[in-house]
Amino acid sequence: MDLLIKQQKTNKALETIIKKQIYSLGRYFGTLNILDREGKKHKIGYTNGDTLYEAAKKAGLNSVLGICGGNMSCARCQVYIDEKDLPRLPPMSQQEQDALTHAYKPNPRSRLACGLVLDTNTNGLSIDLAPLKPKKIRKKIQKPKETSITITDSSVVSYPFSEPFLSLNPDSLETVENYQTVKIKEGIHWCGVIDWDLRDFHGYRTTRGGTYNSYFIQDEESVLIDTVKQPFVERYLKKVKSLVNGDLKKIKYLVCQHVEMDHSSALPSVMQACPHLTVVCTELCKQVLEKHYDISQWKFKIVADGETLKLGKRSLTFVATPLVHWPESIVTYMPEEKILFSMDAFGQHYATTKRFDDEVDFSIVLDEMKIYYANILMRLSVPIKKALKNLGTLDISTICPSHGVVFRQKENISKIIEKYTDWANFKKKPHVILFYDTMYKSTQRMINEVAAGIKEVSGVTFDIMNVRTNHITDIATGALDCAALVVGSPVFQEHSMPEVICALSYLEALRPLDKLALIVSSYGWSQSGAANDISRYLDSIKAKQIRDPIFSFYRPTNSLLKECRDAGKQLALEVKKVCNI
Ligand SMILES: Cc1cc2nc3c(=O)[nH]c(=O)nc-3n(C[C@H](O)[C@H](O)[C@H](O)COP(=O)(O)O)c2cc1C
Repeated sequence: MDLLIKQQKTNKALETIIKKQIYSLGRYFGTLNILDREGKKHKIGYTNGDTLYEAAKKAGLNSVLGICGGNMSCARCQVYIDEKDLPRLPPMSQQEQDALTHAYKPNPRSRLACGLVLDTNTNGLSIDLAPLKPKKIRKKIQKPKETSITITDSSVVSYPFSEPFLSLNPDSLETVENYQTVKIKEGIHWCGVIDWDLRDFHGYRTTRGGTYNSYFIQDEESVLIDTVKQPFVERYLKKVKSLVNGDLKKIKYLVCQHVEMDHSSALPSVMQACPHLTVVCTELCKQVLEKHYDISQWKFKIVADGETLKLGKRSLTFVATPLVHWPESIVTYMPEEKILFSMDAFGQHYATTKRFDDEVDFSIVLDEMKIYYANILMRLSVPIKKALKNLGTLDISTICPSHGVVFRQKENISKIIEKYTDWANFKKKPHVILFYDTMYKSTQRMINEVAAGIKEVSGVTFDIMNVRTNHITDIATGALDCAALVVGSPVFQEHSMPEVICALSYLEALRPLDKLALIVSSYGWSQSGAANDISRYLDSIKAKQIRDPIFSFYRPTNSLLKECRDAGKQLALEVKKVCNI
């Protein structure tokens, strides 16, 4: 025991000497004094430009880290800065301010570790980790009685669902697609499923259906990458079996890149059919899996960011891409074949019997990829930029996403990376999206006149969308890369029409940032009722209104319509300026 204590003291002394040497060599820019949630004090070093989050991660102070991977989203890395140190902090970005609004017990001394960039002024800061919200103790819920159904050659898979759900199982209908797998390269197959009926994906419209892609890699140690949505599990297992001559034991690993249920909900049934499988995932992914399924009987191999798994002739390297699309998301790279299994990145909801980019009309793929990006990933531009930077170092000849077609054409791969880069940077087109609601067409007439004004300026285009006949999916997709938004609503019970608010609330969540904007509104007796509502949302996405809202007292007069037309022209000219044309 004495020896152990002596050893620990020696280690401590050594650590102090090394740290002193590092500081003296100028490796660190400054130090910080951190008080953790257990009341323990830590002194850590940092380099210029690190965020507090990055500095804490490098110092192994994991209690600072949240669950979103340092992407200003979960607000669990909230810290309180000593009052006297507040004046020397760099200002908060809009994203940090937004994220702090859902932190636990924020106060005027609050910052997010992932938002606070350290520099000369921050040397010697005193920082306390903010408390985390206490966990609620949940009552144990009685599990539903399991129902078993038979799949092929008497393998039994249990579903924790009731009969009515099973009757909707698409696998009750045998189709030729049930067995179809597609060779990507020698020993690498697509074994996903096509969901022809998919028309709604958590609220956004998927008019072309979708696919849930899973991939099989045959090697000395064979692997499945991800699974599919639960109702398709029977079809999926048939496909997988067809790739291993019916012997599922030939597969050793199942890589789980992302827990969202469209990729993982078949996992419990797959693990029941193949209990020998080892699930390969990150520690965070395992924690998220545990929140969804009973994983107590599953075998795991936990991998870290950058770790490589040897399969035999080939290998897989895992790259963490937090918040593209969930905190635990990773992508997987196979250097020997230059394949990137890109998870949700570059995904498109597009049901087709074709599996490759060169077999379909590529403009449809780009359209669907834009819809997917706008409605799922637009808000996540910061982590997407980080991921693109990391992936930029890889030599890629094939991209296998988790939805839609596989990319194997060099020019298409360059194109989709270029598109993602433009979208993540909010590159703007000289295009205007006008959306509105109307009861008796006064607001509609105002919108049409604004559009007529835009039309007078060459090089600027527009789309007009009545919120009753156009889905929020299309408004968000248009908002992704347009330069300006025009919003119209009559005053209705002293407010904006609810469908307009619905579209604005969707945009507020997705955050198409820094647009030019114009509001038009017809009213009867409370002029600014609708415009005040609309302005609040536009301010929240940092839209810049080019002039005061245009109000029409009931039906618009000719002179008011002219004002609308002039405003449309003014807007189009400003659009040209921001687009540098
Ligand atoms: C159900 C209903 C509620 C209304 N509520 C208000 C109101 O609270 N304040 C107001 O200024 N005008 C109100 N109005 C009047 C309208 O805003 C006005 O008629 C306007 O011109 C309608 O524009 P639209 O033709 O684009 O629908 C209301 C009208 C209706 C039919």
